[in-house]
Amino acid sequence: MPDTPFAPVILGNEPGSFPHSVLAERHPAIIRQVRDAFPYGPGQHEALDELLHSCTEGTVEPLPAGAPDGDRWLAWGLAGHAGRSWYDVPWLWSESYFYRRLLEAVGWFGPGSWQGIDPFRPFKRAELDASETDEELAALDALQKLPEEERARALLHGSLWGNRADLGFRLSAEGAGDREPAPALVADDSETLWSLLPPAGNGTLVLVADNAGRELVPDLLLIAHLLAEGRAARAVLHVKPYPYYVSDATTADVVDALHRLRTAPGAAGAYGRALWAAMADGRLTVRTHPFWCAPLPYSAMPDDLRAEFAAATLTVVKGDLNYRRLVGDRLWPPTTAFRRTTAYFPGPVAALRTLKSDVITGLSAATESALVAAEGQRWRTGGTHALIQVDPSGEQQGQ
Ligand SMILES: O=P(O)(O)OC[C@@]1(O)O[C@H](CO)[C@@H](O)[C@@H]1O
Repeated sequence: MPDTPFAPVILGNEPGSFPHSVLAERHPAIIRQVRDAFPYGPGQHEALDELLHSCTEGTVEPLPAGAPDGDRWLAWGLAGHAGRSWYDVPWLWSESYFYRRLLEAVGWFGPGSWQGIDPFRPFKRAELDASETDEELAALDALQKLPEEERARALLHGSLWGNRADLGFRLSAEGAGDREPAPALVADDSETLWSLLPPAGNGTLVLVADNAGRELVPDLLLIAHLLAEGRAARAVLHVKPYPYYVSDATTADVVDALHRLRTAPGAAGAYGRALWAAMADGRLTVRTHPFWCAPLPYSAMPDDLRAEFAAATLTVVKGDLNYRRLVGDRLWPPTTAFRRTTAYFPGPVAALRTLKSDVITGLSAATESALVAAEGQRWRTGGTHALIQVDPSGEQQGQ
């Protein structure tokens, strides 16, 4: 990520900034929570102590010799960052590497009996099993009486605001889950989004998921609706290859969410059964890719993903981190055109995101001034505002 004077890459080295607080406070809190949630042995405790020291006071260290993804991390910039403070390398890079090292500390990569044990699973499960999830699912019954367009809109907004369900965010934003969201979107290209997914279309929707539980459930409901109404003939759901940013969805989380839906009463159960059938006949596919946990912007995506997005009717990327990677993790002037930052993307792309970090593009000058007048800069990170932005054009000539 080379720096440009126009939009500097975000680092975590400015005390008082949001990125700094994530490195200095959120990461240690995550280590504490994971440590408390499992009966780990002395080797894991020692590795967690070492990680805590390294990420707060030490430097980025290389991966152990023989790490299965060692070459991949070298290609992703590890050699250039090793030996430097975690605060002085791009923030996106530090965060991704933190989750990679945390999984290693608890034995996720094996070999051994802790291989594949998700350290965030208790938190994700608790959310999926919460009574709030029952209430959200019960609300689907009333939706069935509405005309299709209204149902589609409600489910799109359910998926969008589901992005507030981010467990990592709640760790460092006290009371964030209870704060009322601001209803008006700071940018709303939903008409363009619907024009790309007309009823009786024959397209492929790709949805790049973000969080499990109370975000993934409404994502799945949206997919179920689009398939049932013929707005998409096929859907591909991309999830993370390993646990990441606390609540990011993996295939195991998709299975949990589908079980939860299928066994729910009323309309939710019907959606669940329809999704189950769509998995069986191939209209809904779950995929993953190592690049989803890469510390890089999407402009650096590999050719196989590029080809998949080029062939899709629409790719929807969910959440704050995906937004940062889509537009580049930079301090853009907020009125920078969204399409300017996504011109490299190989097909039509939409971002559904609640605002939980400093990165923002595509605001009108009037919207930016109104937000600043009301909240200073808090609107960028508070998780109470949301946007739907669409670039329908696909890769532009000369990019
Ligand atoms: O991608 P999500 O789940 O919407 O949000 C991820 C997040 O909580 O984590 C990052 C900071 O650690 C920020 O991008 C954001 O605050």
